Parts: sequence; structure tokens; C-alpha cells
Amino acid sequence: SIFSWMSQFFIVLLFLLFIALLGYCLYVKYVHLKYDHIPGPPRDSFLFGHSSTLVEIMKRNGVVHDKFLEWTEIYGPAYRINLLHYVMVFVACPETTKEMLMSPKYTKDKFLRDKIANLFGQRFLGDGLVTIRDHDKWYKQRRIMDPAFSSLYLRGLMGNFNETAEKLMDKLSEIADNKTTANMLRLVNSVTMEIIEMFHANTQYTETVLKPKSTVLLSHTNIPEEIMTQEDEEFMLDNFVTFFIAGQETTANQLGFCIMELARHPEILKRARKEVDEVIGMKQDISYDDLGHLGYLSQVLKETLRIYPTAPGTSRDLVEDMVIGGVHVPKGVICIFSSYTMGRMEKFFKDPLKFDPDRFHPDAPKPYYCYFPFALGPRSCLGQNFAQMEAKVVMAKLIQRFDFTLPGQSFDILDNGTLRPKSGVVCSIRHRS
Ligand code: HEM
Repeated sequence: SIFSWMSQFFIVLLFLLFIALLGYCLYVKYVHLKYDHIPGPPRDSFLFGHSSTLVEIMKRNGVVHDKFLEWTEIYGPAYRINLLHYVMVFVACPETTKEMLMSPKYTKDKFLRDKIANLFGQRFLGDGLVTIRDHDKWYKQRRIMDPAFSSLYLRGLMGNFNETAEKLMDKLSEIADNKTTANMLRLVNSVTMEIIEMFHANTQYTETVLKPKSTVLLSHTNIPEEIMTQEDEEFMLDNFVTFFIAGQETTANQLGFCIMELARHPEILKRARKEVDEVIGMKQDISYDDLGHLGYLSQVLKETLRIYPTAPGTSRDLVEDMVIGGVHVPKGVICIFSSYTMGRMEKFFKDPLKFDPDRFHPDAPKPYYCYFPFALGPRSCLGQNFAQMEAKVVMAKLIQRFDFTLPGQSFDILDNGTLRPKSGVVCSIRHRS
């Protein structure tokens, strides 16, 4: 009858599923055998590895990176975590960081980008420049984008940076007059949002990037006209989205943390203010050359990203066996590089939780592959200079005109993939006396 036929069918199906599951479990076991010599915390479960510890931290709005830091301190510069048949190795070894990030051989890993993007951050959705993995395709596109971030173009954006930051100053002026408080994180978010919109609308940029046959483009990149295709243009449109995600919040969050730390450290604020007064004085418009003279403010911004790297790390596929920090790591794992972890290790930065911009004094030794808030090497941040110019203009104007204090709030981090100040940095604002 049809019933016995169906029950037979289900029995066979169940049997096949059982075999498939068994096969998969054996494969997971094989993966464990292959990589378990790499030190690491005990697994929560055979199949799901360490994920329940991490999910639990995320559920209570904790910072997973603090767990990664703790594990690095316990298990050393190459430790392992598992999820299903995937193995991730967290690297806190400067030599390996140098070797893997500086070479195009180690491509961005597929797994983290495709499958659990939410676990480690959702900032790099889409098929834009951040997420593309194929080296040749990426290289071609990056060469097309580069001129839009050249110092020539960035110089031309100073007017926009000033104008947008000026709007924030108007709002702050009103807040100071009314003696109310300001959610600084929200306010700087509207600045970075407006700037990135402006950047997209900017005709020079549109011409450079979207009109492939423009002479500007060709002279800057030496790309023969005929290799620009319809597909390239679509790709560039994807990058609009990417730039929003990669560039807007990361910069706003950096500004938020920076304001938070300056409000917390009046002596550092005082030093930054002295420099701003010397370089800019009472001037309203900040010039490109002024930015070059704001050395201490640059140090403050760098130190902000050491403790609070708003895009905390990056990852690569290990395509060949390697010895990392004395541990033999067979190829096939995903290597995770965390500027958050390395930036907070006593081994690399003495008294790591102390906010001290002098670590980045021009005479101080440069951090050796243990500080990379914009990643490193060929896949490093394209918007780094853009972001730091923007941040400097906003900070310089703020310091020039206002006093700000934090009336009793937390300094906690909210980890949403990108890191941001949990409290929103609510400040009392006064006109400078
Ligand atoms: C403080 C602000 C910023 C921080 C901390 C930051 C950080 C980073 C990091 C860590 C990466 C590497 C990502 C990865 O390996 O997956 C990256 C890539 C990238 N960022 Fe930024 N970023 C910032 C601002 C910006 C801005 C303002 C833009 C654009 C206007 C931008 C555009 C990009 C692009 C296009 C890439 C991909 C580069 C490539 O792979 O060729 N970023 N950024």
C-alpha cells in the first residue's frame, strides 16, 4: 500500500540522514585530531565548538573581544577555537601579522565574510571593495578607486569637511546656550553621515569613479579604456554601500571615544587645545596644511584607536602550513588578527589601559605589527586619510570652541561588530571661557 511504501521511504531517508550525520561527525573528529595540538580553551560542545561561550557574551551585550584577549593571555600568541568543522586561530604574533597581512597570498577568508558576518560584525556586507576576495579583481578595482582618495582629491574636500563640521558647532553652540546636554555620539554620527553623502554626490568623485572613460581616471590609473566593463560599473555602485558601512560609523565611533577620553583627561585636552590655539587660533576655516601641524591631535586620535579600534580586526585564510609563535599550524584554518587584542597587551604596550598619546610621539619607537586599526598591507583601509582628516577637522573645531565634561556615565564599549561608546558620550557643553 501507499502507507508502507511511504514508511519505507522515510526509513531509508532517516538512514541516509543518519549516515550523512555520522560522516560529518567523523569529519569534525578528523579536524579536531588535525588541529587540537594548537592550544585553546576547552570546547563547549563537540559540534558547535566554542560558540556557546561567545553567543552567551553577545546575549548579555558583552564585548567578545575581551574574551579573545583573555584567551590570548592564557593560551598564547596562536590559540584555536572551533565551530563545526571550521578552525580559527587567533594570532597575536607581530612576525606572523606582518607576513600574512602584508602579502596578497593570504586572501580574506570566505567563512567569516559569508556565513557568520553577524557574529564578528555586519559592517562589511555586500560585494564591494571590502569583501571581494579574488586578488586580481580586487586589484583592478582598487586602482580605479585610489584616485578618489589621493591627497589631491582629499585636499579638495577640505571645504566640505569644514562646512559640515561647522553645522555641528552651530548645534553645540545652541546646546551650550541652553545649558542642556549633548549626546555626542549621535551628533558626530550625523556629521560623518553627511560627509559620506557629500563624498558620493561629489562630482569629481563621480566623474573619476563612475565615468570610466574620463581622462582624469585614465591619467591617474593607466587602466586601458577597453578593460572597463559594465560589470565594473556595477561593482562601483556596490561600493557606494560599502563606503557607507565601512566609513561612516567607524569614524563617528572613533570621534565618540576620542571625546570621551579627552573629557576624562583634562591635562591631555589642555595640551591638545594649546596646539589647536597655536595652529588655528580664532580662524574658522581649517586648511589642509593646518592639519599637518596638528601633530599632538593626531597622536590623540591614534591612541584612541589603540584602545578602541572601532573596526577591531581582520581575517585571512591560511593557505600553507606555518609556524606561528612556536606552534605548527597546518593550512586550512582562518587566521584572526585583532588590533583590539594586541593593542591591549602589556607585552606590546606598557600599562595598556592608560590613555597616553605620547606613545605615538614621533620620537617614540613605532609599534611593530601590533597596532593596525586600519588593517595593514594591500587590503588596508582605503579611507584612512579621509577618515583622519575628517576626524581632525571635527576635533579641532570642538576643542577650539567648547569645554565638555561627562557628568557621571559609563566608559563601556558596545560591541556591534564595530565598537562604539555604550553611553553615547553625553556631555555638558560650555562655550570656552
Ligand atoms: C576611523 C575610521 C575607519 C576605520 C577604523 C577603518 C578601518 C578599516 C579596516 C580595519 C579595514 C580592513 C577591513 C577588513 O580587513 O575586513 C578597512 C577597509 C576599508 N575601508 Fe576603512 N576604516 C575607517 C574609515 C573608512 C572610510 C571613511 C572609508 C571610505 C570613505 C573607508 C573605506 C574602506 C574600504 C574601501 C576598505 C576596503 C579596502 C580594500 O580591501 O581594498 N574606511 N577599514
